[in-house]
Amino acid sequence: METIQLPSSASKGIEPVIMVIDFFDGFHIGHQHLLEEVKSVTHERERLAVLSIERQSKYGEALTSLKDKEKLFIERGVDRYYYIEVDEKEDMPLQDLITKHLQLFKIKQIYISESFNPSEGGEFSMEKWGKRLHAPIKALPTVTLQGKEVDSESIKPLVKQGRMEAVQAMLGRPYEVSGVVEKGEQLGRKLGFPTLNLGGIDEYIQVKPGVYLGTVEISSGSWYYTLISAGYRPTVQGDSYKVEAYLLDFSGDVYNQEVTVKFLRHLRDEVNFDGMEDLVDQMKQDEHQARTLLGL
Ligand SMILES: Cc1cc2nc3c(=O)[nH]c(=O)nc-3n(C[C@H](O)[C@H](O)[C@H](O)COP(=O)(O)O)c2cc1C
Ligand SMILES: Nc1ncnc2c1ncn2[C@@H]1O[C@H](COP(=O)(O)OP(=O)(O)O)[C@@H](O)[C@H]1O
Repeated sequence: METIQLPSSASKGIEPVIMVIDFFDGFHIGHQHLLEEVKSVTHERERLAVLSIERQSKYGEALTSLKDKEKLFIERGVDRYYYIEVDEKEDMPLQDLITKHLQLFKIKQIYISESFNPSEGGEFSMEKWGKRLHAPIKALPTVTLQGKEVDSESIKPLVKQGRMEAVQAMLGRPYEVSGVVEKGEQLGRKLGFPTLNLGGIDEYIQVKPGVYLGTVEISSGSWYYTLISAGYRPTVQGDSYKVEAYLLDFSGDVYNQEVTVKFLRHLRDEVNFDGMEDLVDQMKQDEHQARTLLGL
């Protein structure tokens, strides 16, 4: 799969494509269903492309990073991942912006979700837009869970509330963040709980501060159960939001490695303990609870 930021000269003169347009934030079960439906009617000789609108103003609000989307699109057999970055300084309406970028393409068919409105709430005629783009547009029905439409904006508050089971139901997979392991104050090992610190995760929405049960992929295909601490670490006068992971039954140096942390379940809220002894006692209880839940 090729990833191409628009505008790009690579977009000129390519063969006819089937194009799916969306924000694709979270790549939830609605997005997955949309791509599956489109794939099922796409011939082998046709190129399947997605055009994803990346809202730069939403930094710290993303469910999935650009890299995550790349991985997920590859898994779904997408041939090209085009994206447009839109920030708060952009004053061109979204519909015009997309039209401007797509005018260079030979598009056979465009697919969107019924809930996708490029006029951002304003009046939107699919037929008129299709004429401007010289391509037919088809809107496919949205996916529902408990009768409610699944969309990124309803997943985000659940992440902020630590409701990881509900998040997982809507994403069709656990919520995950990927980053690079950074050096911290090296206190964890002294407490008997070394924790890898995830760096480069500012783009993601912050999960509710607390302790979670999860998994970590250390290297391709090698997974560990983990206790995740997400939050401000008030007991040690932490100054910023961090995501750290204490891996069960693991030892080794993973500094500077890229790792993916998956959140399975919220175990408890973050506590401001009076001292390190109370913190360590609680971490031991957290580990015991995790092992009991996992049958380890
Ligand atoms: C299972 C677990 C639970 C934790 N719970 C809390 C907590 O409730 N409050 C808190 O301030 N820090 C908590 N922490 C974060 C620790 O304070 C932090 O891991 C420790 O200070 C080591 O930091 P370092 O890895 O940067 O050296 C927790 C960490 C783990 C692994
Ligand atoms: N079970 C484990 N879980 C997490 N990290 C571990 C584990 N065993 C060894 N490590 C290593 O130790 C580091 C964390 O130790 P820690 O004392 O908390 O230092 P830091 O403050 O730099 O994160 C990790 O980055 C990793 O390289």
